Amino acid sequence: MTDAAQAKAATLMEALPYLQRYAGRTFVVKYGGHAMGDEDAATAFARDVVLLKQVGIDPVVVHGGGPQIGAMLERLGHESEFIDGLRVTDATTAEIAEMVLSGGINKAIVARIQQEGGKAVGLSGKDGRLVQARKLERTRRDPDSAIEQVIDLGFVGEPETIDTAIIATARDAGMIPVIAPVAAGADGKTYNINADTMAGAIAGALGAARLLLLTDVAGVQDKSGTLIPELSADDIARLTEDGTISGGMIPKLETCVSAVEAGCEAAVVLDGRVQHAMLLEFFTETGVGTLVRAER
Ligand SMILES: Nc1ncnc2c1ncn2[C@@H]1O[C@H](COP(=O)(O)OP(=O)(O)O)[C@@H](O)[C@H]1O
Ligand SMILES: CC(=O)N[C@@H](CCC(=O)OP(=O)(O)O)C(=O)O
Repeated sequence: MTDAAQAKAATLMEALPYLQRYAGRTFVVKYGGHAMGDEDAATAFARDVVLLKQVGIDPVVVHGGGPQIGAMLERLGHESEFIDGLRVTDATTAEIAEMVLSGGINKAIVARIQQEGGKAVGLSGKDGRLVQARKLERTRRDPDSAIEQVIDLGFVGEPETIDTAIIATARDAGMIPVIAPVAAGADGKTYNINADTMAGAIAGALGAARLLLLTDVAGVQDKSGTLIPELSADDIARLTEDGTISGGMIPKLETCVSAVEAGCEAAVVLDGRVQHAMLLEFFTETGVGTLVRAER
């Protein structure tokens, strides 16, 4: 046997304990707009997801598409603004976000997974009442007066109730659910939900083994740019307060904390631009990225 063949066999054997540990468990993977990158990266992502399903793990994909929504808004001449990593969403923006997320990106991911040999089903929070949204109430402390101010983000929602029955149905039919972060409220209106928030809520409700947040950085970095391998909820609060964690990383880490509090075993922020980052996370002892675990 050649050395290359031996190395392949050794790699497969190394994966065995992890395959045994995770068989039948659910992994929620948040695939961010920035992580979608180029064709090769998107194909590698789809292949990883198909491989996980093939070896008996249940991947659930929740995708974003912030940059793509931004590009469409710009083409249509509709301005948008972010506050603490969340897009202020008027009725027109909500309509465009749904079009881009549910109509465009969702179907592209489903198609790619199927091209790589998997079976996928595209959903949003609206399908099978997977998620019912409520308007997100956000406050911010005024640095001068220290008074909490209410910020109106318009049709930005957060999951209020989650019914995972449709995910179980898809799983039992051998399908990989691909979920867009859009949901209806009790008022029947469409709400735009940050994709990290959506993924975290679903991971918590499913009691997932892992929530993986794929993004465009290696993980959470300290002020000198060094990767932080593990963070507690207290660390996250402190680093947000001192500005180390900012922008889109704020909802990402809030999500990690709420997911593990709700029953997900651990959440990881990792670099989706690195090919097969997901497999490296699952099938190696140390993993990659920044881990947030439930407090013991
Ligand atoms: N401490 C930090 N470590 C790493 N990235 C950070 C940090 N604070 C803020 N960020 C920013 O958060 C971004 C990831 O969030 P976001 O752009 O919303 O990604 P995505 O579109 O993948 O959800 C990074 O590209 C980086 O600019
Ligand atoms: C409320 C809010 O901010 N919604 C996001 C939804 C998409 C998203 O979260 O995409 P990424 O994961 O690629 O950033 C938005 O409108 O951009």
